[in-house]
Amino acid sequence: MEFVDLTTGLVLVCSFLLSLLCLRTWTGHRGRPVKFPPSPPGLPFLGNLLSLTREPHLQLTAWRRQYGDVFSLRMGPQDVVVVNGCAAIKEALVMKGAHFSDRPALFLTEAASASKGLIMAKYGNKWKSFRRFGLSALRHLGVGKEKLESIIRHECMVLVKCFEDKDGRPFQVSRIIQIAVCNVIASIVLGRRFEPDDPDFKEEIERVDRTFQLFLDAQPLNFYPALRHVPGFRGMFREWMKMYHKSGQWYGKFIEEHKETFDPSNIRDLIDVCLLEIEQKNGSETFVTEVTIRHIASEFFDAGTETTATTLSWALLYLALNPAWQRKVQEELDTVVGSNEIPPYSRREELPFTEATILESQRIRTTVPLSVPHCTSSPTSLQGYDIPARTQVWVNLWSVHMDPAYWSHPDTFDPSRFLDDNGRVKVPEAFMPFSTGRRICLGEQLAKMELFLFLTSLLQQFNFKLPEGAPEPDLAGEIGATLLPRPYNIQAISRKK
Ligand code: HEM
Repeated sequence: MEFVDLTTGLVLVCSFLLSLLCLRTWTGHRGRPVKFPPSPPGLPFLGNLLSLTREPHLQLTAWRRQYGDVFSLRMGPQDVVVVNGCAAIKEALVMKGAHFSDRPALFLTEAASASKGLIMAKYGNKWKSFRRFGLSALRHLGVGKEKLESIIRHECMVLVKCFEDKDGRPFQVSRIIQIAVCNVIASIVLGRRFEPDDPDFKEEIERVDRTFQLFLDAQPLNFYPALRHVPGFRGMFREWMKMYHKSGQWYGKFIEEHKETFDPSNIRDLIDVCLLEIEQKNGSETFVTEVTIRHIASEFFDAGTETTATTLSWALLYLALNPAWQRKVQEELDTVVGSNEIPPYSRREELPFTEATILESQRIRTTVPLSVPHCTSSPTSLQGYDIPARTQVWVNLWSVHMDPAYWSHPDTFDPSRFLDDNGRVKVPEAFMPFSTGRRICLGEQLAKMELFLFLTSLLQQFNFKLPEGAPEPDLAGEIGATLLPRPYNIQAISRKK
């Protein structure tokens, strides 16, 4: 009798929960306009949530072939609209930028107060001022000028020395490059650089790595926050929050040090630019507070290191796999600038093979394949479909760079596709590694400068090759918020010997 009661009880509880979920899903669907983008079939309650765990950029691009440039997904209780291909992305982010430039309030980023920063800021006046401030701070600190170039050059020389020390032996490049790129950002943000074995610096680099990985792995929490109580997700959520607090402490320490030595007539770095803003505005009419400084500082580290370092790691891998093209770039460098000094960024137009190599590396392995999530700020339409306000929107940049309508044999590494008949660099409209529209990457200029200087300095000094008998490297990569190459070994053989 007791057993029957228990079973009945369980059935009743399950039926109740099921009805609740059905009701929730049904009310979710009910809010959709009639002309809502089509969606692939999904599981009851979960929708398409489980279909996107491993290689979301490939799955979404495959669905594009089936459902068209604009389709939707049911992610548990929420709809997400996915925008693919050059035309639809331009329509959304450029032509209808006023409707598609907001950010969704994701559970994970909200928990880490990320909407107080710039990347996840709601689209509106505060974001506009924030962005203007970020751009002017970067200009002030020398982006596009000799001042910053000399900081990057210094890191290039340290990196070259690091590669020299390997003496032609195979080694993994990713972490070494990451340290160099991270030190550029450290100079900009904190006014100092770090030795690679500094334990706090190592911890910060690891935090950036994990943040990018967790952003994808813990994504179901954004749709079902209650999962944070379920083993597995609970660990991820705790780790996410722990990292957030740790990075707050790390930047907090630097802000305190800066306050003690602050001199408005000698602005050393981004933290000083922020302190100056607070002092000049005397607390009124500015959104910059000590809390925002922490967010800006950590966002520059997050957005500015993994992305640039990843692009460089892919570039070296593809060059090692394409020795004939590598030689071409080196001959160009030898002829135009020689090997004694790193070419100034202002001479990049004289180096079309080098430029084309950077562009092709950014195309063939899009660093941020699904960009940063957007969201509609008002009811709108796209490619004939109606989309309600506050719908999360994913921008599939991978689908643009792998689109055979724009790129012949998109899987082939061929930098010459970026050269016109006169050998000059041409950039087709379907090239958008930094996204496009109002939320286009704030660090684009800085990243371009770094990519150029790091790559030229390395190719001037070394021939890159994969070790004899090494297994074919995996070119699929590993996806988090960025698409990383899986760890690979490379040999940097000095060209001077
Ligand atoms: C190769 C290197 C880089 C790539 C591929 C890249 C790519 C991107 C992409 C795809 C976005 C999202 C744009 C959108 O939402 O539509 C973005 C946003 C952003 N990036 Fe980058 N990025 C790079 C380097 C940097 C650097 C060096 C910095 C700063 C120091 C930076 C700072 C930012 C910021 C602050 C945003 C948010 C802009 C906003 O929401 O208004 N990025 N980036």
